[in-house]
Amino acid sequence: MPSATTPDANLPIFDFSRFQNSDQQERKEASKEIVQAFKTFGFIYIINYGISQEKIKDLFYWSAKFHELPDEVRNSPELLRPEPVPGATGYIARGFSPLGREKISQDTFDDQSLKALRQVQDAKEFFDMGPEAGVPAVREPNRWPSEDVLPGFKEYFQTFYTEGNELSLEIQRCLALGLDLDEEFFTNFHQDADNLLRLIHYPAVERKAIRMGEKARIPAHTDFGTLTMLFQDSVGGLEVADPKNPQEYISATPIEGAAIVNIGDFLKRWTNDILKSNFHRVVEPPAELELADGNELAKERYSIPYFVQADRNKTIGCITSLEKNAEPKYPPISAQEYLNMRTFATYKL
Ligand SMILES: O=C(O)CCC(=O)C(=O)O
Ligand SMILES: [Fe+2]
Repeated sequence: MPSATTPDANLPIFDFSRFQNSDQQERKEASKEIVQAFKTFGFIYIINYGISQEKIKDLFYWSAKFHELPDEVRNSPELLRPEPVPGATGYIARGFSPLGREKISQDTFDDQSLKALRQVQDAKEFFDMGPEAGVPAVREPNRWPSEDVLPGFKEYFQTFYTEGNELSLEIQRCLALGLDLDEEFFTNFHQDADNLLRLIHYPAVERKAIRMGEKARIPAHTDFGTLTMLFQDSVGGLEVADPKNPQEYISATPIEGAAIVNIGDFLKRWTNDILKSNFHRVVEPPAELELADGNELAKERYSIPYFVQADRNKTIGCITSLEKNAEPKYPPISAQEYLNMRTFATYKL
């Protein structure tokens, strides 16, 4: 499969097996093309990325199973995500966040502006999980549903979490090769697998409420980690800012067998703004799929982002070797400091 923008997709699609299963020259070429697409769009689709479509189907099966649990179970103290503790220096997401709990914000950190943003609820609910073991300082226990409630859920996600992490390391190797860095350059900063796997459910919602700006699925934002791998169902609604005209958005249509990969702000900063973290949002699904039967409710939607994050205790400085005579655009920062700054703005009440 050639790496190119195809007529049915507005973003480039790459066959990732060209990087994973080829000789060195093909690997290098694929990585260069992928890096070029990330410089332009910040978003790509990948196919043949080494996780079977069966497993991806199971991913959505388990997410639906979780969100079909009665509210009193999802909101029980064992599953509900704890509130941020005032004055805490770190906050790690685990467990269930009901509708309206998170408000995506962009470059807004003061209390008053954050309060104003919160007038429009993000109509999504989600379940977060992270690694099971590792550096104690940055670990929060996962808040698994018990085996009585959802037998097999925990086991499935423990396995998927690891497979997702392995894929993320491969993507990091691809990026490093494409940028002419040592292949393990980025993976050396991602040894703790301190990622976040999120099962998002957007319940059916009145189309009018979204269109009138009374509710949002997810307003325009950039992701803030290293990179995100995103799996979505077939409903649609995800849009990415058009690099040629950033006020306009292009549809990141669901494509069978493809996952989306996008660059986060942390990696943008790290690469001295060479790799792009692009704005994206989730709007109502395309009308032609829905209004035919007079449906005024936007269909429910499931998506599963896997947010990849660097080891909290490691500090990154801008890589200036990617451009001739470049000066660092930002001072060095630790992953912990950076992620705290961003998560606190997102969850402030
Ligand atoms: O639901 C989606 O397709 C995108 C979700 C997203 O952008 C996010 O959670 O950061
Ligand atoms: Fe996002």
